[in-house]
Amino acid sequence: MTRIAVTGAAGRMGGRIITLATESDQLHLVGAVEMAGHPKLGQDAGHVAGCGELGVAISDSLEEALTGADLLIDFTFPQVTLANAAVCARLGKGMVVGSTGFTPEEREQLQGFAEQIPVVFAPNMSVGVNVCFKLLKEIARTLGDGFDVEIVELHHNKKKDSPSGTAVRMGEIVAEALGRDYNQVANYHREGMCGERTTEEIGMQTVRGGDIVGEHTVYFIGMGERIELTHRAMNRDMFARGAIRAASWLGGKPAGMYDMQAVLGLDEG
Ligand SMILES: NC(=O)C1=CN([C@@H]2O[C@H](COP(=O)(O)OP(=O)(O)OC[C@H]3O[C@@H](n4cnc5c(N)ncnc54)[C@H](O)[C@@H]3O)[C@@H](O)[C@H]2O)C=CC1
Ligand SMILES: O=C(O)C1=N[C@H](C(=O)O)C[C@H](O)C1
Repeated sequence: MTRIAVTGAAGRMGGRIITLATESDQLHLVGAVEMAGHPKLGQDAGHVAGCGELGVAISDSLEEALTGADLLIDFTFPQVTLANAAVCARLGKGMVVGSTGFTPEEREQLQGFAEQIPVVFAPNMSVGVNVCFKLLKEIARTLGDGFDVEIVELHHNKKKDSPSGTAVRMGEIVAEALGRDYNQVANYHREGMCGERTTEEIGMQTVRGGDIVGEHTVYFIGMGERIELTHRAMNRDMFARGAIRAASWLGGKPAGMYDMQAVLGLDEG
């Protein structure tokens, strides 16, 4: 049994992780954290998540919530995650990190903490998206340079980071498979007389609105034909189940940075 604490306990993802963890026979919730001043502080995490009383009050103290926990599941925001990683590293607790929107410098900081503790870090914990990651590598390698690559993602109007962490990872995978530097070829903006499309660039388009959970399409556009690889999330449960699977998998692993490909065994072969 892996004992977990959850940060962002009153958030969209925190609530689903807490609810679905109660259905897991491998995880046990012992701590729940929200930001200082949050109106749900002191309330039962299960009540807030809508799954009934769990006997775990939401606290603003991560140290307190980690007492008796083996690891932390963190779906918050990069700066919060990094502050939490410092606490986890000091206390020797592992982490499952789903937060997105990290700058390259922030990613490096997280990598530094992963030298001290085991961390699963993935912008998308669904099985489907991770299979898409694997397929994308294969498609890009097989097609080579003759197809223009464009990525379009759609999310709800509360999302703070753009493009999504998943879209960025998709771009990175395709760029790497084609021998390109993602940071050089990603094109986030076209406006006015910006000229013809280059063959190298990977266009990234973002749509925000309503309650869209998350949709990603990668277009490989050739002459007279195109391939579209689309993943649509219907709700947040498969992200939460992925986080739960990652937490169960992480127990006993040595310090290091792991991704969902490793958790799901998709990095083999
Ligand atoms: N990796 C994946 O599979 C997925 C990742 N995400 C990412 O997870 C993150 C959270 O997404 P949502 O749950 O939709 O956002 P949200 O805004 O609903 O939840 C974030 C929660 O973190 C809390 N928070 C802020 N500061 C805190 C602190 N210092 N300590 C504890 N809690 C704090 C907020 O009060 C809020 O309740 C985003 O970065 C999003 O992109 C979302 C879905 C899937
Ligand atoms: O903020 C969200 O909601 C989501 N964020 C992740 C991302 O940025 O890729 C994953 C998912 O698409 C939902």
